[in-house]
Amino acid sequence: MLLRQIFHGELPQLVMFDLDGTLVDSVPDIAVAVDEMLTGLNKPLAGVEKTSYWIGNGVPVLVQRALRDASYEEHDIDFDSEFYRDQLEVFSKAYDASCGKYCELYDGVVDCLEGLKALNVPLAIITNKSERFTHDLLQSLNLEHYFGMVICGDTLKDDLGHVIRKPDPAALLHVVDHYQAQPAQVLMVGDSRHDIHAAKAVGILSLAVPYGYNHGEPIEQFDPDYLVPSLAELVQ
Ligand SMILES: O=C(O)COP(=O)(O)O
Ligand SMILES: [Mg+2]
Repeated sequence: MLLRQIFHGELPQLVMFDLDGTLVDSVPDIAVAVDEMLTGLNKPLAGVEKTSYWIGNGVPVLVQRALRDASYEEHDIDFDSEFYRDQLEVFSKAYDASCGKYCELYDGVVDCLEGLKALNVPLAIITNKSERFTHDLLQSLNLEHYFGMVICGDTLKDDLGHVIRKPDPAALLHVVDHYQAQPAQVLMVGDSRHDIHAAKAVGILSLAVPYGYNHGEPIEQFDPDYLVPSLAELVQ
């Protein structure tokens, strides 16, 4: 079993998963909401492919990227501008409606989670997705019960009140501390450079999947410790 090979015959103390692009092919739901926002602005639709390049840094940045692509000026899409905030809400309402509708779990995900559950390995999610959407998505896919902890892109804040998102490793450390695990005995599973960078920053082994969203670039370039075509391989 790959999981035991990684930890020299032992089981890890904790496995942390990214969500979008790792467990769930969520871009169809997100693209519908992006396109609804763009339609309201009389701009061309972005579609699934473009939207998939913009995913990875959370909804606020995704909306900013979509508006920038639609040729809006930087000052219009500043996080504090009224126009940007209005469009963020337009997107969010559209995504409230589409979230969980068209997305699918990737092959091997349920086998992997069931296998890890049978081994009693504690599992957590660390996603840059906002809380507003994450819990609905996990419930609609019947995934929530696998995870002891779910940290979203707006769950934690730093001392200055700024939200903590990957590649900042603080969310990973928060979960590791909660489980009183040793970083060297923990695995981070993800699809993007942000997952790999966050894990590497704190000495956590990383396992990547090649099928998700990494801003259109192959994840191999970011040097994950392991790469598997399907998560089922972890527990087979
Ligand atoms: O919402 C995003 O942009 C990315 O979410 P993820 O961290 O689960 O991949
Ligand atoms: Mg991801």
